[in-house]
Formats: sequence, C-alpha cells, structure tokens
Amino acid sequence: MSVAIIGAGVMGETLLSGLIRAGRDAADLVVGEKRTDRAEELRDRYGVDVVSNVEAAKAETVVLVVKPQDMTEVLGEIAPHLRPGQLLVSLAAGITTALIEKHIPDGVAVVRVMPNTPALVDEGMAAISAGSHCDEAHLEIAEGLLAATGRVVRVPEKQQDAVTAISGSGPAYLFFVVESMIEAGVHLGLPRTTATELVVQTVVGSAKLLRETGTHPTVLREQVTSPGGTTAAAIRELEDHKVRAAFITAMEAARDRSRSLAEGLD
Ligand SMILES: NC(=O)C1=CN([C@@H]2O[C@H](COP(=O)(O)OP(=O)(O)OC[C@H]3O[C@@H](n4cnc5c(N)ncnc54)[C@H](OP(=O)(O)O)[C@@H]3O)[C@@H](O)[C@H]2O)C=CC1
Ligand SMILES: O=C(O)[C@@H]1CCC=N1
Repeated sequence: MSVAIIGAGVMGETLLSGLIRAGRDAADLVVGEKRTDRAEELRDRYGVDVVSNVEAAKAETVVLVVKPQDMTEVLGEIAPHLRPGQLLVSLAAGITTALIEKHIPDGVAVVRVMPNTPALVDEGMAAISAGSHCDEAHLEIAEGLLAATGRVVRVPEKQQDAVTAISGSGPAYLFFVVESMIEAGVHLGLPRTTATELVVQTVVGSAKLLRETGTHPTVLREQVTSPGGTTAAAIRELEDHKVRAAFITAMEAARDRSRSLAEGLD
C-alpha cells in the first residue's frame, strides 16, 4: 500500500519517522516537498523518494500535513490527479471533511485526523473522523497509519475542534507547566539542571501513575496533599490564581481558533 505525505514539516516528519520506525518499507512511502534543501534532508534521513505534489497524489493513500491556510491551494494542485478509490487523510486543524470533499473528485474517501507531537516517541494520541464517502476499510487504513505512532480513537467530526484544543495542542500546555515549574525551582535557588531533572521525572512519573493505576486524578492529588502540608499550601495559591478556570478559557480559545481556521477558505 503506497502512502504519500504532502507537507513534511513538524507533524509530517513526525508521521514519516513513525511509519519507518514501525517497519513500513521506505519504498512504499513518498513525500511531496518543493524546497530542494528540505527534500535532500528527507531523502538522506529516511531513504524516501521526495517528489512533486502531483506525483505524490498518485499514491493509494495521500496524507495532507500542510498548514490549514495552505490546504485549498494544495487541494487545487492535486485534485485533477486524484481518482476514485483513493484515500485522502488530512491532519490539518480546523479543516472539515466537507471542505476537502468540495475540492476533490467524487469517490475519493476523506478521513480527518487530529494527531499530536508525542507521536515522535510513539506515545501519540490521534482522533480520527470519517468523511461522507468513507467506509470501514478506509477508517482502518487511517487507523493503521496513526497506530504506528501511538493511540487512536474514533470521534464524530463535530468533536474535532474540542479534540484539537485538548490533545492536539495539549502537549504545549504541559510543556508550559514544565517550563514554569523549572523557573520556579530556579527562583527557589535550585541549579537549573537539578530543577529540570526533578520536574521532567515528576511529570513522567505522574503520567505513568495515572495510566498504570487508572486512578482518578483527584484521588492521586489528594494522596499527595498531606493535611496542613506543603501541597495544600501550593494548591490554594493555584486556586486563588484561578488556574483551573484559566485552563477552561484557554481550551475554549483553542477550540474557537480551530473553528475559525477555515474561515476565508472555500
Ligand atoms: N505541530 C503540531 O503539534 C500539530 C500540527 N497539526 C497540523 O499539521 C499541519 C502541519 O503543521 P506543522 O507540521 O506544525 O507545520 P509546519 O509549518 O512545520 O509544516 C507544514 C509543512 O507544509 C509544507 N508546505 C507548505 N505548502 C506546501 C505545498 N504547497 N506543498 C507541499 N508542502 C507544503 C511546509 O513547507 P515550507 O516550510 O517549505 O513552507 C512545511 O514543511 C497543520 O495543518 C496543523 O494544524 C495537527 C496536530 C498537531
Ligand atoms: O497549533 C496548532 O494550530 C496545531 C494544531 C494542534 C497543535 N498544533
């Protein structure tokens, strides 16, 4: 099964590297990339063929990983070369399957995916939704691609903007918390390297605890919070600074931005 990736930036290269790690034959993968220096880099690094978008559009499965703003231009370029029976998988935030279907021939199936960057270490979280001409076999192909780099769930497409706000952008919020805790450690007088090691291992350990025990995060937080102790003092400050409310409004903003990304594209 041949797979083309059009748009090999951060997310496109993440998917490409995951497919290679998972044992896909580089001979069955092609990348659509215009910049010659980048094409050379990808050829050297992964042993894949780097071709024009038009050439890439001949693959059985074509994965679009360009920015939402570039999507209609790329669709316009490849649409005359797509044929019924192919599968088009879009990883772009905010771009609906209906918008994509307007630009391509009838009979080309579309799957919308929201992945995230932990896919780079095979701990990705991807949510997939079917377009209107998509059957179970198409969904399984898309699932197979994303399962190479982590977990995959199916969601109704109307949930994709919320998914984008939670797991798509989510790694950035956690890195922001990590940065903030490291700065706090430095503020408290710890060497930066020590603060970094303490925070990174605390995040990894806490994530493992959540996943491996399946215990509710509230219970896990209560287990850390000794009566009248240090954690209670810190959590009170986080509540006073409305950090919980800030998370909700931040994710509403991400959801709204996802909804508006396709504005002006038709
Ligand atoms: N980064 C993330 O965490 C996530 C990203 N996504 C989605 O993935 C998509 C890509 O995002 P990201 O990887 O961050 O962005 P990048 O800017 O890193 O990647 C976009 C890539 O598309 C290339 N490109 C632009 N126009 C064309 C074209 N006409 N033909 C071929 N390639 C083209 C760009 O090349 P050049 O640099 O030469 O312009 C660039 O390499 C977006 O739609 C985003 O919503 C989804 C989930 C998570
Ligand atoms: O910031 C963005 O728009 C993309 C989509 C989800 C994560 N990164």
